[in-house]
Amino acid sequence: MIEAVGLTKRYGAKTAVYDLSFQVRPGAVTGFLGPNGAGKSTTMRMILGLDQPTSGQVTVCGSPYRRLPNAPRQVGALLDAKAVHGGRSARNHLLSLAQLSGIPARRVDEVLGVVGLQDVAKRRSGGFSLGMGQRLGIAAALLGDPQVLLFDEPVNGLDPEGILWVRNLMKQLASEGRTVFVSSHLMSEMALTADHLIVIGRGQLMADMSVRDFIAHNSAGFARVRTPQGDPGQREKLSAALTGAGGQVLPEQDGALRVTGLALPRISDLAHEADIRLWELSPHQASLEEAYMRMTQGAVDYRSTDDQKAGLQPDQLPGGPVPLPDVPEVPQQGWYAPPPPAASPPGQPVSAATAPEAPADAAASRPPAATDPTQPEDPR
Ligand SMILES: Nc1ncnc2c1ncn2[C@@H]1O[C@H](COP(=O)(O)OP(=O)(O)OP(=O)(O)O)[C@@H](O)[C@H]1O
Repeated sequence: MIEAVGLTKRYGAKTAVYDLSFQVRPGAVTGFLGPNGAGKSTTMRMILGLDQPTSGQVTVCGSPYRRLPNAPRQVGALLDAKAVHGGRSARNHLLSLAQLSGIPARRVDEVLGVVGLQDVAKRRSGGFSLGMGQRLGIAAALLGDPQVLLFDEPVNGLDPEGILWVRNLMKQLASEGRTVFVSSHLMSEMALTADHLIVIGRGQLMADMSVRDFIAHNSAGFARVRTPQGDPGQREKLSAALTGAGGQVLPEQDGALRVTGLALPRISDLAHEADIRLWELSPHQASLEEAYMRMTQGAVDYRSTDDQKAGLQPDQLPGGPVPLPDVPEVPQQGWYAPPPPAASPPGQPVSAATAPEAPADAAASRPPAATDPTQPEDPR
């Protein structure tokens, strides 16, 4: 069990972690999520006694890490896979760690086998790929057969087979009754791996709940509805009818509307009553990734801006604009298959009266609409 109470860390004027309280329980994989700079690594370093809290405290198995008797046998961690003496072989690196903690040498060969590095055990770790380095870091974490394990971005650099292996390893460790605390940016991976989530933003707790509850609390189901492509008037008319009936309507990047607050049959009836043809009406549930993005969008420190390519656009270069090739119209073939919800984040409201508020900076981070090969018509 890991327990943080009022954990706060300041670096000069920067508050990296503020008043964080949570428990990480044994027998489950707990995912630790947050945007870049949210304070995940700082929190993990404080759990491991590598950083002193400015105030508050964090304990592992009831004691601060530094007061744990033979801590490496109780807690294993992968924080920075690159923090290895590159001139040493993988086996010698693990042997030196084992000797420091009174762990028998045969355990080194066991963990090398567990992480699949037995064939390269004698190679200098400085020549390892990112994925091999991650495996070596995981081997070091497993060395003392600890009850509590912390992994900071363990799948970073791993190939699909490696990601699957880490997923199964985390689950197995938890099923053995261990406490497994793992940070990741890969929401889809966390949805498959974690039982419980702790989400932080700008150093503060945003959610502490099961994955299932997280999705249910943060992502209402919604409908996607699409009117004929070449007739924006129909779309506006439908939007007004749905809003008038109490629905919330947001336009999506591909021209469809995202509707919440109305059941699908009601949307269909309203469209029929307004004499509007529909090309799509489909139910959706937001993914963990979308629920997470929705929750943390106000706590993101680093946002990209559109690349203006100043001075590089064809009409800014000598010779003038390059004409676009003609694209023939493609008639609709059967039923339109929508992209998954994650591919189409909510956009700006149709009008101020029809949609909930969007953060002022949301538009700045939105990429320009991509060409959708599934579009039935091309407006060009
Ligand atoms: N030693 C330090 N000195 C000053 N500021 C620091 C220090 N360590 C972290 N910070 C700042 O504290 C904040 C939290 O950083 P931290 O590395 O914990 O975030 P993170 O959630 O792990 O980010 P990422 O997902 O990018 O790894 C950041 O603004 C970071 O710049």
